[in-house]
Amino acid sequence: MDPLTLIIVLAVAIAVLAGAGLALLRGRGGKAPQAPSAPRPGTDYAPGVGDDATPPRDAPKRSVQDVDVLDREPELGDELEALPPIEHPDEPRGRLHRLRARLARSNTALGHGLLALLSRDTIDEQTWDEVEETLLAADLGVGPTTELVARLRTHVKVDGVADPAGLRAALRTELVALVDPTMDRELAVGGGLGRPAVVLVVGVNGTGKTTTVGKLARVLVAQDKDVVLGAADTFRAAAADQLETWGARVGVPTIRSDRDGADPAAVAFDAVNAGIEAEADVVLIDTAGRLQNKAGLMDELGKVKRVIEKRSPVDEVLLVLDATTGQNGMRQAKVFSEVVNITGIVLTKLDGTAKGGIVVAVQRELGVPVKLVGLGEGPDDLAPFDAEEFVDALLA
Ligand SMILES: Nc1nc2c(ncn2[C@@H]2O[C@H](COP(=O)(O)OP(=O)(O)OP(=O)(O)O)[C@@H](O)[C@H]2O)c(=O)[nH]1
Repeated sequence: MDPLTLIIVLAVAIAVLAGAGLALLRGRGGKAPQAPSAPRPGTDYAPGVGDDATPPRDAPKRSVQDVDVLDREPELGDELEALPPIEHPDEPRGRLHRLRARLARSNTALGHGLLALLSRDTIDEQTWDEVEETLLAADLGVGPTTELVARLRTHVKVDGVADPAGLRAALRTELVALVDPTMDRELAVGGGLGRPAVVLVVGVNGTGKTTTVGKLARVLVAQDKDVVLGAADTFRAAAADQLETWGARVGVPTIRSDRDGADPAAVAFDAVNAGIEAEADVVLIDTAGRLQNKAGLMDELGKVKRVIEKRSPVDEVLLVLDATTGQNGMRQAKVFSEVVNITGIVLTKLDGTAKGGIVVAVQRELGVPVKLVGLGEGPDDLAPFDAEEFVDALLA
């Protein structure tokens, strides 16, 4: 074989072998090496809140993955069939009445204590001092305590009320007046806005914020409202999972980020967008609100609110306060109220404290009504607040 023929034969053999090798590699599922390219949102993965971190943040956008849940009916054979059945919570009206035993139990010192003192044969200075101590111990606050004692003294001394039934009635009247039945405690989630109502839930971690958002979603579902949840507490990784679980139980979608530490404002913005597109009634947004310092809090919450407001006004800002934290809770409340315009208070864990007087103290301090109270860890242990029901429970 001459050298030229040899070269041609070798070249053909190498080409045949290379082709066979490539075919074998493909046949095993292997891939020919390719130049790496960045995954494309919307093509390689569903666009999520993380994609929103770059401007323009106010461009209309929708988180396909989440909104889809609202738009389509599950089809036959769909995996959704495997999910547990959706719960239908009870109408929240009258819940405070149902839960009054818990309130009464934890506040025996306040209700029964006061009634016992006022039922003494003679009500002397020593007794009034004890009345005052009981009220202060229940976190009523100095101002309201002084007012209440003065009014009760008037009932006894000036009006001559002396019998237990009369004193009980006087105490009830004065306590109701302090709690203030004239305050508007309606949540701003009514219809007729032509867009979803937006509710921002703020408060220090551990106060029961995420739980409250979950429970509130149930309250709204029980009132036949379509709800979207926004998991803008991106600080604690498990908070979004926790919220999603609450939502799933009542068939409510949760907009969240798949990235820990994502921009909470972006998540809140996506949630509001999703609510608008789905024509939902209410968007409930859980926030982290870490209280490291006031400037940091202002930055975080201020930004969340500003970004939401590019799409929709914020109708309600609910501050969640843990009733067991007493004066510390009051200080937190003050800082939050300086940072955002609080429109309502949710007092949680009232079932576990003898400090029911905090209702009056916090309303006075912030000039904002208590709209909801948490009275247990159960899913339906969040009750719309009512001044008379509350006082009746304390005196039960
Ligand atoms: N007894 C009682 N426990 C409550 C109530 N509300 C919330 N809790 C409990 O308080 C704990 C904290 O609740 P979370 O909702 O996780 O608190 P959070 O403020 O969201 O905390 P982060 O997610 O860390 O921001 C949980 O164990 C709740 O079950 C209530 O009204 N009564």
